[in-house]
Amino acid sequence: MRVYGLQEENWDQSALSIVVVGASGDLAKKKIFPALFALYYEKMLPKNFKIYGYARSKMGDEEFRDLIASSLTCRLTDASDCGKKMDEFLDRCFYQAGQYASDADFAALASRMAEGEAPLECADRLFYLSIPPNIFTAVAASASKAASSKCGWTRMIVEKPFGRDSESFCALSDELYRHLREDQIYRIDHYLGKELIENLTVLRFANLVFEPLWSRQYIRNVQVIFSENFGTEGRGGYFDQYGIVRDVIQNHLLQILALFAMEQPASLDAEDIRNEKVKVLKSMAQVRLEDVVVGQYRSRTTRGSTLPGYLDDDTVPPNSITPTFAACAVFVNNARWDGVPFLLKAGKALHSRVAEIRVQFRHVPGNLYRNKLGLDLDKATNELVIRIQPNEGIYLKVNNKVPGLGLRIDTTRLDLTYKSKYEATLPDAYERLILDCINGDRRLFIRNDELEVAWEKFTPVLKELEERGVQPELYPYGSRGPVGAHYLAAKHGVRWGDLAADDE
Ligand SMILES: NC(=O)C1=CN([C@@H]2O[C@H](COP(=O)(O)OP(=O)(O)OC[C@H]3O[C@@H](n4cnc5c(N)ncnc54)[C@H](OP(=O)(O)O)[C@@H]3O)[C@@H](O)[C@H]2O)C=CC1
Ligand SMILES: O=C1O[C@H](COP(=O)(O)O)[C@@H](O)[C@H](O)[C@H]1O
Repeated sequence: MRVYGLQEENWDQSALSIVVVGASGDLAKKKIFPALFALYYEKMLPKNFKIYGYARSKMGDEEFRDLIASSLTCRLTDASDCGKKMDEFLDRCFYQAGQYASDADFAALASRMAEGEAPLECADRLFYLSIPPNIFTAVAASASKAASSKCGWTRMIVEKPFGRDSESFCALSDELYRHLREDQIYRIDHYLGKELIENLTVLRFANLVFEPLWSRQYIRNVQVIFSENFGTEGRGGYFDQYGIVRDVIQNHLLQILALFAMEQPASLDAEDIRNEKVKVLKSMAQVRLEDVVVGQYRSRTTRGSTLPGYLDDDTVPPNSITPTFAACAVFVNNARWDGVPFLLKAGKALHSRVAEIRVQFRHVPGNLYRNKLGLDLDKATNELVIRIQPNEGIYLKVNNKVPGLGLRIDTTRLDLTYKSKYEATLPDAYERLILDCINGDRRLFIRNDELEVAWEKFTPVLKELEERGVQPELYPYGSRGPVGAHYLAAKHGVRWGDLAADDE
């Protein structure tokens, strides 16, 4: 495995062509090109790299460069040479218009790539499929047939959604396997590229203090929470076909759960880690309808301005009952986690933008300080919070004597806030994942069988929600979500940690 950026002596030996398919789209502009530029800036790309945008829209190289340039930023504040670096980067970007299902158009792209790769004959080729899912397989077919590398590797990063249920997932997967081998497919879940998620296994397995507590014996419940303070603005057409369970819970939050709950892998090898994730997902019970609450945001007028409801989005069908909020309780039926509720919650147009894991520990048995801790012991139990974003950090709520002559106890935090501890700017998830793909490191990409199990757990309840036409509970834009989520938590003896008065 070559490691670009880290072993500079390898830089001259091969060319790398990166093709962004769907280059005219939102994700490419917002995330992929900025990530590629950041990698270039940080000298993580090989010397002989070129980038090719591919989509149906007609434009020339210069127009394409202008399009990309508007979204490139200099992450580093002391980046005085950033403008120069941007120009150098843009000089390596080219655009090829073509149809997605056309072998001839991909062959034309391949000729262009060969020119860019010359005089080196051997080039690696990475295709990033940043396109709607209905054209994934057409692109995989044509690109692999007409534009694969002849003597280097060819890899494809495939974006979610990977189907919308078990059936469509299997069809997509079979179709991809007709054109690509598993080792060529990099299924991306960008949450796995986030700093705090990569740190989750370090926290668990490189510290003695956490792992012994990591089980039903000490943990009362685990909460994985995702909230956004904006609606589907601009993505309503896509979103309405999927809804929040498929968009966020079945993939991002379930992946976090798997990393959180898995057993220690035999090594840091990608297959060992993914084997453990699959095992824990297999131990999970199917999600039950009675353990799910769904909601949809409605408009809200505040201080004279109106925030639009989900149904006000022109791209959303009138009367849609697609959930923009969902909470569910899931259970991992193995020796470590038997009976511990894992609560997953995700919503759009809520009061804040946060993603975090909350681990609520059990009460201290026979607590000597019980009468000093107030009537509500739940509030005084230890809670470990892994804040994925924003303001990344880890903190542990502990009970502590308030300094002074009396004996007063309060709950305070052992706090590792990244921005106070580390100077470095955190890399964007897409930077890490694209670099890993170039390096052939598959640890943070999802294996086919992980998805197969993930869909098995969610497909029946998704079907039930749809077949019964379950009406989502309406919640106002910018609120804390439907009340039903509190009832669901209470049913499992849980209180949402993010909604506690002392935990803004
Ligand atoms: N945007 C985001 O924040 C996120 C997106 N994703 C996933 O990434 C992928 C790309 O997302 P995004 O950039 O938002 O998608 P877009 O809708 O912007 O589509 C990307 C490009 O694909 C082409 N395209 C769009 N619709 C069709 C169609 N029906 N048939 C053929 N071509 C079409 C267009 O290019 P042209 O017309 O020039 O060919 C478009 O510029 C999707 O799979 C999405 O689910 C995942 C996470 C977040
Ligand atoms: O995959 C998706 O993620 C984004 C949220 O990503 P983040 O990195 O900004 O937290 C979400 O808005 C989108 O609906 C979903 O498709």
